Amino acid sequence: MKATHFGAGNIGRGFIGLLLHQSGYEVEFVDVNETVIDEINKEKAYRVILANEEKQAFQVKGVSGINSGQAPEAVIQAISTANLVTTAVGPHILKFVAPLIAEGLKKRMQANSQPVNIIACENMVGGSSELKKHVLEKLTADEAAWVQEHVGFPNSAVDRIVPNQHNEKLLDVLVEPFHEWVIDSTELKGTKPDIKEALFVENLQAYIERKLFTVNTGHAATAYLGNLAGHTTIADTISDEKIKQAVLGTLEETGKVLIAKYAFQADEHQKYIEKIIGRFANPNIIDDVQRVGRAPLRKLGAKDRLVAPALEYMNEFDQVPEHLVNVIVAALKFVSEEDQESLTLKEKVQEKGVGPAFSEITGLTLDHPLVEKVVALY
Ligand SMILES: NC(=O)c1ccc[n+]([C@@H]2O[C@H](COP(=O)([O-])OP(=O)(O)OC[C@H]3O[C@@H](n4cnc5c(N)ncnc54)[C@H](O)[C@@H]3O)[C@@H](O)[C@H]2O)c1
Ligand SMILES: O=P(O)(O)OC[C@@H](O)[C@@H](O)[C@H](O)[C@H](O)CO
Repeated sequence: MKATHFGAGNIGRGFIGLLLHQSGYEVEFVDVNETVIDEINKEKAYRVILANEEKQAFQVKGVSGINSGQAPEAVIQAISTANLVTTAVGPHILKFVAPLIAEGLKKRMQANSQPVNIIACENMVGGSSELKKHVLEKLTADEAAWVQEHVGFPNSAVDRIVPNQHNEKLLDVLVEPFHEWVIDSTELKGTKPDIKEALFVENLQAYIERKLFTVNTGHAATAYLGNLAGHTTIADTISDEKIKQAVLGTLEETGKVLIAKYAFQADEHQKYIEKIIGRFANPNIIDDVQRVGRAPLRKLGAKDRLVAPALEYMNEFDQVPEHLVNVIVAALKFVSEEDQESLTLKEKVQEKGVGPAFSEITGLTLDHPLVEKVVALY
């Protein structure tokens, strides 16, 4: 079995590549990073090391790489024969990988009628659906009809903290021990892919929202509040009791939304929150607030981890969620010289003022109560 995976970065190598290898797939990584692809083709293997006391290591063997910038034909060929296609490139990159995937499916249509599933493993609701939309835009009506019949785009939720890497060997990846990969079984085509430890569910929306609005909202809150307070890592920030209480307050607000929407048990959800706070505190991981806070324009989007639960909270409880507003304000103040989105955000706020900037980013009107509250606190 062969899997073609787009994005040989932290989660690509440290989670998806590992699980696919352990499930018997030969993994072919596609990336635009020449150094990483060259190293994959030279070493043909790498290690995933667990960030715990034991530092247990797993070998991922038999891997290969394709530089999509230099060898697009090889990517098209790979997709035409793959048994599974996955991505972990970042939500905004999906539209850039879609044209090659579309070309690969066109080639597949000529010679291979085996159904295939394409799974986007990104931190967003509906990642595979969005990728599908971009792919279909590149096809004629006949090609699109073939894809609708033979290609599944099941959405998924992936959870494993993989920080930026500082290992001796370029390809090695240090990852937290916890991991969860949940896949929407209702959108699969053909036989269910054999992926060890992946959970196939019919109610993915509940899983993805629980993950995004708890792990990622909590992570973003820790990063933005930590950054404002002068902390550099997530573990340091969460050991600051005042910030920990603010993060817990934020997760109480998103928890109320999730419990109301999906009827989760309140005590079970509380345990889920506590486990996540424990993951943030892992002393064996150095995770920069700069990584976790990256791309603040995306994270402030109306469907993302801060504004989406804030709006749902207001709809459900007719009140402004004070903790979420506080985190949104901290996000609006996030600046990192290495993060282009944060520099654009800074410029936007300076040029237009915080209200118009936030309104433009979220699509909310200037007189929306959330915008007014954010402006007042800012
Ligand atoms: N790191 C984590 O803890 C984590 C956990 C769960 C989900 N995610 C999600 O996984 C995705 C990737 O995150 P990451 O942390 O691995 O980031 P990363 O930057 O480490 O990896 C992204 C990779 O995609 C590659 N890439 C960029 N443009 C490309 C293109 N056009 N074609 C092919 N490859 C391209 C980059 O070169 C890089 O190697 C994001 O959506 C993120 O939200 C990350
Ligand atoms: O990847 P992002 O930028 O959407 O979010 C940053 C982190 O919160 C994220 O990468 C987490 O580490 C991950 O989602 C844990 O499963």
